[in-house]
Amino acid sequence: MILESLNVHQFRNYESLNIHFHPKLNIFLGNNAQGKTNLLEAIYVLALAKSHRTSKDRELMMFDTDESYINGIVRTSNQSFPLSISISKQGKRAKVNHLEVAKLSEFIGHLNVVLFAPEDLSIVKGSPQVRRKFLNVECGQISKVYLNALSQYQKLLIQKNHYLKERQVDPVMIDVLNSQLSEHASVIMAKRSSFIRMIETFAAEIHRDISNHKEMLSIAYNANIKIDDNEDLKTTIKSVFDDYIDKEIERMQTLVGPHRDDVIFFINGKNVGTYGSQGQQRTTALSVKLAEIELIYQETGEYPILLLDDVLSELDESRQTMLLSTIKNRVQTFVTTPSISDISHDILEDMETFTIIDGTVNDER
Ligand SMILES: Nc1ncnc2c1ncn2[C@@H]1O[C@H](COP(=O)(O)OP(=O)(O)OP(=O)(O)O)[C@@H](O)[C@H]1O
Repeated sequence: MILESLNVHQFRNYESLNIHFHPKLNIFLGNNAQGKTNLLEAIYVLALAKSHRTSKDRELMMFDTDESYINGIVRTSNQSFPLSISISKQGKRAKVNHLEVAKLSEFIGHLNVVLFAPEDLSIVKGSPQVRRKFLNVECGQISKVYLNALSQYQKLLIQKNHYLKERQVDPVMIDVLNSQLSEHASVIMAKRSSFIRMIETFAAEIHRDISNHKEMLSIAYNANIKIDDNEDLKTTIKSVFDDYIDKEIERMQTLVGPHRDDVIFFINGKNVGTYGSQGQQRTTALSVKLAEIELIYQETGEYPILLLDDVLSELDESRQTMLLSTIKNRVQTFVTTPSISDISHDILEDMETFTIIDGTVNDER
């Protein structure tokens, strides 16, 4: 799929912007703090109805304004349609093909993105939270069922944690909440498990190529509640929740569940986070990102768009070349960079450069 154009109003430091994109490569070039990442963020919000940098929507609205919107035209292999999202103090409203959606989860999935930012290089070494965010964003883009289960689970979890903090906690009430939580947890965990199996297949192949067949990458789902393929997931989860009721009442918080899941990466059987070199950790992150592109293609029949936020300079020439061979002519790509010299010359063929200065864009076509 391709994002043909973007129209932004009062978003971050953009008062107003109308821009047409190149179908292959778009470079957002500019000095620090001019608005390169803001532009990438606008595309991300149009895809996922939320920012990758903040959970506070009011930060997205231009200073001293109270409404912001982002419109875009998306072209897939068989259709072209507008997407729009507006952000105000009252919340977010989104439209697909001019029709307002009742829930934002219905909006997600019309423009698929893979974002690769410097923080992603820490997917292996960073906190489990980073990996859970990765699971949620990726599973959510390919499965509405996952998105719904996640949103219900998170709401119930807040409710349960609130309740656990009250002075008089009734275990019967906790049991009711646990039954509902286990229902959604079973969906989340089943989807995460199959997603990791699929992404592992693609990432292992990519990693093998990058490492000249020297390294075998494997990825394990380190579920907080151990699951067995032969058991009924919901029943297993519920019985683990039951086992923890007393402890949770004592500690006043939910101690088990998919909100504590993790993912572990291995190279040749050794944990990359613990034993891997920095280079191996970077290659693993790159392999996983490239695998996401292939996985979205397999699941949706369309390649996602790729957002590279200041990450090319972090990759050496051979990793940039690997990235290039995966995306070439297939994946519309948006790159932010302070300097074109950071980018391998092989990549800079068929493209358009947009120079960003203080929230304005100069198209150098
Ligand atoms: N809500 C907002 N309203 C207006 N301006 C904003 C808002 N949020 C951020 N900015 C401004 O946007 C600018 C930062 O933009 P951005 O993060 O896109 O920088 P960048 O061009 O990617 O720079 P770098 O190369 O340093 O990452 C800052 O000047 C900041 O003050």
